[in-house]
Amino acid sequence: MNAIIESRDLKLWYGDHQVLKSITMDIPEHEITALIGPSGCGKSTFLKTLNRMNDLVGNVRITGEVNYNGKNIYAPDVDVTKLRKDIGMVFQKPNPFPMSIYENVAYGPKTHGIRSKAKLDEIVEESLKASALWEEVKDRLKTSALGLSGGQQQRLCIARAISVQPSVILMDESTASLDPISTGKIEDLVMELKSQYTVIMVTHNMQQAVRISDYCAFFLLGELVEFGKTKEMFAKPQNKKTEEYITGRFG
Ligand SMILES: Nc1ncnc2c1ncn2[C@@H]1O[C@H](COP(=O)(O)OP(=O)(O)OP(=O)(O)O)[C@@H](O)[C@H]1O
Repeated sequence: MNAIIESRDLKLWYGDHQVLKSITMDIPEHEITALIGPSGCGKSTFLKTLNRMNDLVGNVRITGEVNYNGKNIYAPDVDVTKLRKDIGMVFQKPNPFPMSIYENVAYGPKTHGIRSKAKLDEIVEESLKASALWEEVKDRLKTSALGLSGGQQQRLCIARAISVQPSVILMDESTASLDPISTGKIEDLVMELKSQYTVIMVTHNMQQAVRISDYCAFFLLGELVEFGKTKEMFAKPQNKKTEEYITGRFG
């Protein structure tokens, strides 16, 4: 296993409240890693530490390291804009910008300096194809993204993440607000994406974790209780608490 991200003794406090307790974990490259655990155990917080989204929250203290391609992302010289380009994020609720479908996807590349119309057209088409949305929207690229269905909007948000050529995509319960058909489409899409990207996803849905993840991390009260291959963890959990959680006995 080649680790693209390594967290080392990572601890995080919101004020006096310690939410992550010494998380040490290697995230394998080109695999799907699911973060599971009961509500409030720190999954989203951990996910956000991986591209420094917690910098945007006041009153946060972080110790330890998160190494991305071998370099600590919390080092003082890190360019956070570049980091968030490399490690993109898709949120729980689809959050397209109130602009056209085309502009939603072109926005990131433009921000990173691409001006050529032909190049932008190409990126928009490729990103929408990669997010399995192109066929549905190719004739209405100039219409508002807000006119798309929730599932389409979420695939647009994935296209937006892909448009800046990240290496890692963080997904925070990105199918939680979708119907089963849209959820299935996103799951298929995520499985296709892993040939090119590393995906780390928070999910409350155990079936989803089993269906699509290669590795699984079980969090409880801010601790990483168990981490391993999903098939092995679900077939033979090493920890009693993991077993209780995945068999639905708590959480
Ligand atoms: N911005 C914040 N300020 C203060 N406390 C926060 C903040 N964000 C999260 N917390 C607290 O940190 C703890 C962990 O929250 P987090 O959202 O990481 O958990 P989670 O496992 O992702 O939960 P869920 O599955 O419900 O989304 C909770 O007690 C939460 O109240």
